[in-house]
Amino acid sequence: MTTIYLIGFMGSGKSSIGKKLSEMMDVTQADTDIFVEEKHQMSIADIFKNDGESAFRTYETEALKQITDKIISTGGGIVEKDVNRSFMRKNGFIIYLQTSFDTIARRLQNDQERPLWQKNMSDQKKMYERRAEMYKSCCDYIVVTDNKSINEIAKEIINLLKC
Ligand SMILES: Nc1ncnc2c1ncn2[C@@H]1O[C@H](COP(=O)(O)OP(=O)(O)O)[C@@H](O)[C@H]1O
Ligand SMILES: O=C(O)C1=C[C@@H](OP(=O)(O)O)[C@@H](O)[C@H](O)C1
Ligand SMILES: [Mg+2]
Repeated sequence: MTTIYLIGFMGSGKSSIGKKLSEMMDVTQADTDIFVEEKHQMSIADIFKNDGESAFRTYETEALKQITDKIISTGGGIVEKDVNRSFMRKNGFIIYLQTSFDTIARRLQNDQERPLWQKNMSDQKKMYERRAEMYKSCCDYIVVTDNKSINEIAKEIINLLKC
């Protein structure tokens, strides 16, 4: 089975849907964030605070290249580096979980774990719009997640993979 990469903005459901796909497809799943946290024995937030975003991006690329699981839930900023986009395009099938900004904001309204999820919505919206183009340009398929449950999205992806 080809490796499936889930990409999309923070809060689009990459981690949750990756886990659900793993259960439903009986294949292993990994999350680049969890891989990085376990390797560096620090939360993502502490890595940003202690080592900085640039170091985190290096750790994230290392994780992407080391993970061998079949379902890979990436961090929302994986597309920021061309080396990551090229690696995923070369090594798997990329599914962009496209979610409206309003839905993201609702899902993350109480989030404390994501250093880049600031409460300044105008800056956040700019990042969202900038990245949307990157997700679209490197994905093989788009799945819209608004108004769908995690289960429904996972089933939609499984049906897509059968084609
Ligand atoms: N389709 C969905 N419907 C409702 N809530 C969702 C959906 N997808 C994700 N969530 C919720 O949004 C939050 C972020 O999900 P997560 O899987 O961590 O996203 P990501 O890994 O893309 O940042 C979690 O609280 C999760 O339960
Ligand atoms: O969008 C981003 O740059 C980030 C998204 C996060 O992952 P999720 O998208 O799973 O929240 C995590 O990698 C880090 O906080 C940076
Ligand atoms: Mg995640």
